[in-house]
Amino acid sequence: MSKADKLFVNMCRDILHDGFSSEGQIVRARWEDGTPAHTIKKFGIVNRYDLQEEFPALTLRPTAIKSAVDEMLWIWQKKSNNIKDLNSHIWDEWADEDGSIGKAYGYQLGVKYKFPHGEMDQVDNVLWQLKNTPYSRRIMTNIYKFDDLMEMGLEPCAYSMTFNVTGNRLNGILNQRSQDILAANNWNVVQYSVLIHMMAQVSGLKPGELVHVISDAHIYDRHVDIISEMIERPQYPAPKFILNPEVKNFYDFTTDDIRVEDYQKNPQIKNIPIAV
Ligand SMILES: Nc1nc(=O)c2c([nH]1)NC[C@@H]1CN(c3ccc(C(=O)N[C@@H](CCC(=O)O)C(=O)O)cc3)CN21
Ligand SMILES: O=c1ccn([C@H]2C[C@H](O)[C@@H](COP(=O)(O)O)O2)c(=O)[nH]1
Repeated sequence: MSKADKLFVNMCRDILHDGFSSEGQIVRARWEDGTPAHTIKKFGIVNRYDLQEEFPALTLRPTAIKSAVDEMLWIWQKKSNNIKDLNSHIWDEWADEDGSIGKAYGYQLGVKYKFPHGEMDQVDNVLWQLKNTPYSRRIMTNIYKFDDLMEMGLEPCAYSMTFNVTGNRLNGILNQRSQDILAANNWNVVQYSVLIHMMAQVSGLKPGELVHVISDAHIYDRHVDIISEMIERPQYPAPKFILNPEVKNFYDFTTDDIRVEDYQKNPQIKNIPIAV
């Protein structure tokens, strides 16, 4: 059975039974009809996924793996902040009339900085270090740029990756300040698992562990019944994940280079409301 499912179920039970409700507090997020989007939350959840053991896609409901990877590549490879470069519509509500989400995500990863080994952006710095100084303890990215927060459509939620090589394994810690458990938990886990697979492959390493550190892990009020039903569903073994072994340059990967086989899963839950 998928370990990712077990982890998800335990995390949701913990939030639902032992979490803190925001009812009575003033909250920022709203439902489409203007109602405040309240949550039940737990602070400081840490989930570990061993990518050698399985590909951590949920089987409780299908994760749109290709769409998730498309968004990850939009940020990490295209370094774009414009929804015109994205194949899904998940960011539409946060974009301006030109399609821009402001100085967030991909924009920040494209900003160049001076390093001892030259002037380059944060992604190229990670790639350079994984090739040249793989055992460095300084291989990280951070897009929570205070100078630019005022010009972002939404402040970055998944804001920092720390890469660390142990033996020939590439591990990563994803730091996330805020997580919508139903809409995006497995979405983000799958994205950063694939990122580790890709970074490892182009650096001559094997994928190791993804450690997901979530500060505010919340279930929105309109998601409680959906989650309660979802966590009682049957669980299946995790699917197989295959990355095209021919690709040796991170910038050459496309969503066609990923293949997911034997993805046994429960039916999709349609029209999940998203708090804006
Ligand atoms: N409240 C909230 N939750 C989020 O997860 C979220 C935001 N806001 N704001 C910005 C981005 C947009 N994200 C989103 C938005 C929608 C889906 C969504 O509708 N997912 C569908 C599948 C979409 C597809 O197939 O392309 C799902 O069933 O999970 C996922 C992530 C993640 N982020
Ligand atoms: O990759 C993402 C992007 C966004 N989210 C969620 C987390 C929150 O529910 C909202 C953002 O609202 P804030 O008030 O700015 O925290 O979006 C996510 O889970 N994953």
